[in-house]
Amino acid sequence: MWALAGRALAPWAAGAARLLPPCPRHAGVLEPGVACRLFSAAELKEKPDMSRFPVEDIRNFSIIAHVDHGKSTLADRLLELTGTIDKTQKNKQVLDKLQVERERGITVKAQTASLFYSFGGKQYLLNLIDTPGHVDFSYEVSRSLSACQGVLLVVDANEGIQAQTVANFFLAFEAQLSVIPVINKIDLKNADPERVGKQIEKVFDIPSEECIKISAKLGTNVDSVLQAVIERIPPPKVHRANPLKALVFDSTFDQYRGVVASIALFDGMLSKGDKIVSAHTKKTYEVNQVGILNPNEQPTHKLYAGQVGFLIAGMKDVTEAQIGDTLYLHNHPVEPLPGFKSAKPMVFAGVYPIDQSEYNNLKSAIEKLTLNDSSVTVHRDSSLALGAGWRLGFLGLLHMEVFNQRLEQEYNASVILTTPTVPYKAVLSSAKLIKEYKEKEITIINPAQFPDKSKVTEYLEPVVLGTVITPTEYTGKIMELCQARRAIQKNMTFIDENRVMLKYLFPLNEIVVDFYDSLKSLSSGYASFDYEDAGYQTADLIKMDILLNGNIVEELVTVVHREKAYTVGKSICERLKDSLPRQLFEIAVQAAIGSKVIARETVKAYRKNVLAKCYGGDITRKMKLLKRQAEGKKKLRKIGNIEIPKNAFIKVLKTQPNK
Ligand SMILES: Nc1nc2c(ncn2[C@@H]2O[C@H](COP(=O)(O)OP(=O)(O)OP(=O)(O)O)[C@@H](O)[C@H]2O)c(=O)[nH]1
Repeated sequence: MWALAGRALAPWAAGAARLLPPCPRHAGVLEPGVACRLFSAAELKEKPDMSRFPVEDIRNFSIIAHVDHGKSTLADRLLELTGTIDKTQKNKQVLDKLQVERERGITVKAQTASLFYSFGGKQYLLNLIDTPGHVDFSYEVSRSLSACQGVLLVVDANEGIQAQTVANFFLAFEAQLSVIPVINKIDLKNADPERVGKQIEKVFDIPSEECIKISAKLGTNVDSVLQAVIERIPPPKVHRANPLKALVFDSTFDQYRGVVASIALFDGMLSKGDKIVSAHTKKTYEVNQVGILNPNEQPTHKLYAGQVGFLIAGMKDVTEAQIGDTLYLHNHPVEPLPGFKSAKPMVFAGVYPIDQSEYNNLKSAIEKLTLNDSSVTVHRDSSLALGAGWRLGFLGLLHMEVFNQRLEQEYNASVILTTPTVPYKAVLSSAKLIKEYKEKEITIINPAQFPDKSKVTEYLEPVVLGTVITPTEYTGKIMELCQARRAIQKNMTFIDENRVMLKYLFPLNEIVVDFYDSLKSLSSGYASFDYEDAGYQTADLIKMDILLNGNIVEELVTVVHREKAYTVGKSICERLKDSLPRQLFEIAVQAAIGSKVIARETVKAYRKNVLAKCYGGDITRKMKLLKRQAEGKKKLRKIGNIEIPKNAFIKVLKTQPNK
């Protein structure tokens, strides 16, 4: 741009005066000190020269917060303020690109954007990563943090510190990142930024004067956030003179171009045409394209250490671009970066094609989607009733639903999901089983394979340390709820005179399905919840079957705590009764432990005549209705002679009793 304007780039590039020449595109439009788009359209077409940004002028940061505290809205304002996107009313959560994110109004994937910002006579490259807030996607947050030196910790000025604020703060704190507290939504009528500032000081030991008070919605004071990013977050510690060392921190699969990897350069530089090697597979590739995300892909000539961008290098197989892999130059091997701890699945569910002829399509869809969502674990599985399929591990139920929705929306794949189960363990006593499994302590991720008590010394169930933050008036009710979920209280602290933080040790299976919903409903939406893994404890567990007219429904086999067997069994039968369409004959819905039936419901016989309302003889309308009925049948699963709509399973699972 400066060259076009008849100015030389040299003084800036040489790091001499570092004076910022006026930007011809924005001169007179933006206020001094505020940003402008650094590169002209012509330069962007020609590919921007990223060597303009020496390491000391780069800042890599994430936005972290509790759900809905305004991360994506703040990201929109930062993109606008830096001229990365034009200012329009339509900019709503621009970085939430997935259909599932737009429909649910939540972020599920971290997204990167490179921003150019002029401040104090210098031009900076700011790499921003917007992260999800919900606990089920915290793996995205921890991965994003590995490419950053600092975070913006956004807290709602009305709601104050919530459970995920605490969890995300500690992720950043443990990664030794600079934390900039940002109190958002100060425009709200009930906003109390002073109170929230005091909470931040008390809980995180950050002086309240360090909090930046903004309204991301209205754009109030957002420029101070950018200035704080420059002043309070250090540049990355990297060495450009060393050979290339790049971390793959995310990747997606593109039908035409193969794998598109998001990379952070820790050392060296990378250009089109370079020969690179994956430390994981040792395969060599030639780089076809490198670039930055601005926020869409913007090819560049090179990327330099300290920068974050994307890479396309002819990786055609989804297994070739592992998240956490290190890339280096051919003939210049380096010590690989530590990568990421693999995600620890909290719930497992069986996933099967509705029709076995769809098996291969579903296999390819799952492979591509797990490349983009590496927190899902995949094991092949098969069942007599459902055929060949997989047992997938998820970080929670919302994660499972989102994955299922993405399979349908992005890959047009329709699946049957079985009852989610937490990973139980059993210490075996049967010599035969020990020989079969080749170990004494086994993890059971499929309830159908739950070993009988006679072959086991003890069962173990996973436990988590849960944090509940609530206004004090709901404390009593919440304690009752936690007790009913077999939880043991560990701690209780007041974060101010109106709010309390409770810590409980929960059996994971007690919270995984509906604890969050129960907590929200009894606190009128004010309490929040987060949890972290806390190992295993001994438990009295049994396997429960659900039967329809005497046939076991494999999707609904579940493992329960003995104390809860009756309540859970009864509730599943009731829910199943409500979600099964009536059929030509009566259906007995039963819950059984071994051969003992512990609960029963009956669905009365009935026939749905879709033509009932079709008086007269409009034959095309009749044909249409019959065709629709036939299509609907494809979405049914047959057990014996009983037809079950596939969404009936999810309905049953989602509405377990308030145990
Ligand atoms: N009044 C007001 N509302 C805001 C402000 N910032 C965000 N919001 C609203 O808060 C809601 C949540 O905002 P998001 O930006 O989606 O929150 P988020 O933290 O990205 O949400 P997740 O990604 O789902 O965790 C939206 O309805 C925003 O319009 C603000 O400064 N003032």
